[in-house]
Amino acid sequence: MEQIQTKLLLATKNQGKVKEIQHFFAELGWHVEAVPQTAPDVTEDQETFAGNAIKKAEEMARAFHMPALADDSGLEVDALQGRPGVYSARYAGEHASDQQNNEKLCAELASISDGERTARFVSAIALARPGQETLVAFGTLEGYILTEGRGTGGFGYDPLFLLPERDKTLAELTIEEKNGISHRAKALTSMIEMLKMEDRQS
Ligand SMILES: O=P(O)(O)OP(=O)(O)OP(=O)(O)OC[C@H]1O[C@@H](n2cnc3c(O)ncnc32)[C@H](O)[C@@H]1O
Ligand SMILES: [Mg+2]
Repeated sequence: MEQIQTKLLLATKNQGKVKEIQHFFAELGWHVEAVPQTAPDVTEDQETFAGNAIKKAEEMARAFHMPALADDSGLEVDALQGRPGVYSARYAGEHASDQQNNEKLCAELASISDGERTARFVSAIALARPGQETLVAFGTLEGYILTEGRGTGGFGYDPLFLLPERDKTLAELTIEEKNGISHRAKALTSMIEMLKMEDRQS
């Protein structure tokens, strides 16, 4: 764990993820730098979140010669048979903005009734370390898709994602509150558990 803690790269250019993951590690006393925006782009051509997370983490670990942690995540909407899923970032097109993706989601769900708007966020976190086997961990968060966005926090589909038990969207939570329940924080917690287990075995 200590070896990783001193040198770990966040293999993501998504500033929303960077904030959440840095906040998560800050609570453990770790400072984690993200790859520069000029780092090479990784082609996300795998069929699963895990496949893409492993690819992003391993390519960056190789490029920077240090341990790298990547997140591949997305939204699975039941009424859309799990779409946009691994295509969540490019749902409305190759370089679609969050707003364009949210508009497309609203349009596609326009005729879907309240009771059928269930969805979940999924996160796969991969940790690649030079010369060691890559670790993968998962987290999910269940919710509902609203017909209109609410809130200004978070990123991506957060304004449309309602937590029914709180009557709040993810965009209406503070970063502490989101990290207390999110798919990404669950996957990161599970990754830390895997590292602790490795430590105990060595
Ligand atoms: O690949 P990197 O560089 O990490 O950044 P990205 O934005 O392309 O990230 P993904 O390929 O994993 O695509 C995930 C998309 O799913 C959405 N998403 C993932 N986690 C989310 C969250 O916590 N809240 C809202 N939307 C989220 C968001 O729109 C992302 O663009
Ligand atoms: Mg991506």
